[in-house]
Amino acid sequence: MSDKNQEFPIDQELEAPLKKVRYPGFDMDILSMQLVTEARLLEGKAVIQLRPVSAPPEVREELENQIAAMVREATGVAEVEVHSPEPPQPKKQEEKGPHAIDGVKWVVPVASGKGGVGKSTVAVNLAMALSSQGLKVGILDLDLYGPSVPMMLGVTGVQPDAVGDKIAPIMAHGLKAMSVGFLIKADTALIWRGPLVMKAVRQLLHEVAWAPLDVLILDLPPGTGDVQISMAQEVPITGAVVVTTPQDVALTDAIKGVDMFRQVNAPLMGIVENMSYFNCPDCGSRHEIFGHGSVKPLCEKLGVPYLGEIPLDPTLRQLADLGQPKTVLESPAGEPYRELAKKVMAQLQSQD
Ligand SMILES: Nc1ncnc2c1ncn2[C@@H]1O[C@H](COP(=O)(O)OP(=O)(O)OP(=O)(O)O)[C@@H](O)[C@H]1O
Repeated sequence: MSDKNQEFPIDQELEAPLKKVRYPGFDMDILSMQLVTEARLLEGKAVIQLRPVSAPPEVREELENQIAAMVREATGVAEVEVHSPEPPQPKKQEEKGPHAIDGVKWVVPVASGKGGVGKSTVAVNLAMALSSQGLKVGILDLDLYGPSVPMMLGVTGVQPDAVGDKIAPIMAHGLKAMSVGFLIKADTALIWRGPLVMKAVRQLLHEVAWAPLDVLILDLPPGTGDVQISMAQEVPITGAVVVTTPQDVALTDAIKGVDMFRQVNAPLMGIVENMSYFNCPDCGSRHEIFGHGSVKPLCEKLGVPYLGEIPLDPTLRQLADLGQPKTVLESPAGEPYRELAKKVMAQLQSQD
């Protein structure tokens, strides 16, 4: 048995083939995702146990087939048993598997296939706009690798207190906020290994005193990786918002993002086109820098709601850097976010 996997017993001969298997729709292999909880070779038979993950039956089957094929090819064993259990029903408060966060009604992740497309900006301004409509809103920065929510909310250098056995979120502009950025020193580069990612995601979701909240917005890291799968394992998702720019390359990544949510059975609220166009304040003309308007047809093709467009607006960047989301919301630059919030709110309320 490998020393590296003391938490999850995995026979050494099975490590290499399991490392080759990627979860459908994700960039990572199932070992790095900590999806395999046990893998044994016993008397000519391989038995692989997976963690419960919410997934459509066809994805579960595809994963089981991939694992069996890789293990057979690498070890020559004829019999491979793969156990991939269904997660428990979300309403039951279980220790493992997705379960609702105490006192939180809706969970809305904001995701992007690619970095730098404005996902955190959308997450923060959407949270502000929903809060201005009277909802109790929280924002959780799950971008463990580059937390930017503290800066965007203008609350860097603060440290959360404890309340009972939970961490108290930081109050900022009427939002309850939590970020790894509050828990580690600025400029500390953290290297997140698989098990730590899962633990951090679980703690940030379930061990923060969020209640009572109508909606918790999650700012995810870009791409499809371990934070995303950990989130899907820990909490039932109400509906995800995918942010993209209209460029071809960003669109390809957005499709991957949409696919990822489908693979973990998470509903999608739709796609937002960010940095859609630029209204030049000097010449008054409109510039479509990244080729405006390609997201709407993409949504139609994918059968996903189109959530609107947000122009490239330099005041947005300046105010985000200064941590002044309230000023954004109350200015003309806040209009697209107010519109987005209306669409998101309509979808949330339709779930009641
Ligand atoms: N519509 C916009 N107009 C002008 N600037 C914008 C707009 N949206 C985002 N920005 C700016 O673009 C930069 C990247 O935005 P943001 O950090 O939100 O992206 P991201 O997708 O979360 O990036 P990453 O996840 O890679 O950190 C920031 O400086 C932000 O202020």
